[in-house]
Amino acid sequence: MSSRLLSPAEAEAAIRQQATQLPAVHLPLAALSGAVLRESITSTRDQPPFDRVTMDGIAFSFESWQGGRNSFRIAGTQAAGAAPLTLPDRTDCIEVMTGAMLPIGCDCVVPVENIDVSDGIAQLRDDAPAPVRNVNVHARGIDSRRGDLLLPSGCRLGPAEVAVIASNGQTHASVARPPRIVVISTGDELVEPGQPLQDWQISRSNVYAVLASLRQHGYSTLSHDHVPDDLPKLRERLRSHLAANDVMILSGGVSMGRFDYVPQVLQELGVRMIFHKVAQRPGKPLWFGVGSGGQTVYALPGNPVSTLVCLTRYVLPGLQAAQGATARTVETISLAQSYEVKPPLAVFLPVTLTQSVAGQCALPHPTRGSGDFTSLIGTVGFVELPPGPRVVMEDASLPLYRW
Ligand SMILES: Nc1nc2c(c(=O)[nH]1)N[C@H]1C(S)=C(S)[C@@H](COP(=O)(O)OP(=O)(O)OC[C@H]3O[C@@H](n4cnc5c(N)ncnc54)[C@H](O)[C@@H]3O)O[C@H]1N2
Ligand code: MOO
Ligand SMILES: [Mg+2]
Repeated sequence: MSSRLLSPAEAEAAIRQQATQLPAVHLPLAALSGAVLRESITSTRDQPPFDRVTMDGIAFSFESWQGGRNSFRIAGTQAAGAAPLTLPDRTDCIEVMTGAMLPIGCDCVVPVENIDVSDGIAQLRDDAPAPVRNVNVHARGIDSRRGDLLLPSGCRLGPAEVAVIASNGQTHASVARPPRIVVISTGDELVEPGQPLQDWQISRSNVYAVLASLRQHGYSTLSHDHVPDDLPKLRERLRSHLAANDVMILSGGVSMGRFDYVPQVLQELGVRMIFHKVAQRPGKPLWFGVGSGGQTVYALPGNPVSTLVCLTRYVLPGLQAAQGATARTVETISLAQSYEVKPPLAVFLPVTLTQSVAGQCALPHPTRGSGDFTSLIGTVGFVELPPGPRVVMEDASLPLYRW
């Protein structure tokens, strides 16, 4: 590898290319949220599958109303979930419920608020809007037709997509196996939150930030551990975590310190380094590799802002790639005020969102360095600024990465 550091785009491309594909599994509907589809879903029925009544009221023949009739004998009741009734006579109507099939012979539904009923006769109220043909009817097949492609392979399943699969009558779908992810903090200074702290110790916060992000993005097969800066312990614990997981996310121990053992241990354990260091701030010492069993290993710099930024910029897209997800277009935004980039590195600048005359834009919310994670509170994510020295003007369109 040349000595030139990769740019963030090059590092992301290397991760997408090298991230090992997870196998496909069949999961039940209730377990699909957040998974990536590995089959395409074709509609087995028209949607809606029948002319669906959309208001509780009465259904009748529009022509009959057009011919001057505004009161109808109620000939029956059409409930949701019942086979369709047939209008016996053009002078009749049928009481209908939302979700019912439109009775045969009817093409007009008037809501119950717009009628008066007495002695089994429904009278249209004078102050009600005039009926319209096919009004309050969700026509069969108008949303999609049988045989239509509803969801392509590679699509990420959120609530709407899961509803579409369920409404297609499927109990399961073929998706990428949810990755087993272990999150590991390293460092002798770290203490479990809630445990007594010496003045020189700090609470182990990165792991919980990483877990919160992963859960927010739909990952639930998660575990975590802490390993001190100790070579034999690192070897032993990382070996066992590699054997049990698809993805390993480490924080700390990847820079130039005497006790930054992580890259060395990973390579001893047969994890092939794809890159170490990216031309970015924060998070320059990011390390990425692939284990001999195909495990994807992200060793994130330990400073808390670096950990979260690298997780968002690289690990989340890498996890998506490993599941076979179609790459998303990155959201772009402009700045509320110009911003000076000093280092010859890409800069990840935390932002809040604000409204300007030109629309929504990003307000810089810089931290006091990559140890200052309290400054991230209230930010939506960060924008990526090109390497300096330069002034990035307000009108520049910048990629926005949300936490
Ligand atoms: N001589 C150099 N020193 C450093 C360089 C460099 O290029 N030359 N790079 C700096 C940069 S940039 C970063 S980022 C850090 C990366 O450090 P490590 O990945 O080796 O992480 P540690 O040394 O273990 O810790 C750094 C910092 O972060 C705190 N930390 C670590 N883990 C956690 C955690 N789970 N929760 C909360 N805080 C954590 C740790 O206490 C340290 O303060 O290296 C610079 N140095
Ligand atoms: O760039 Mo390092 O990520 O702390 O500042
Ligand atoms: Mg270090």
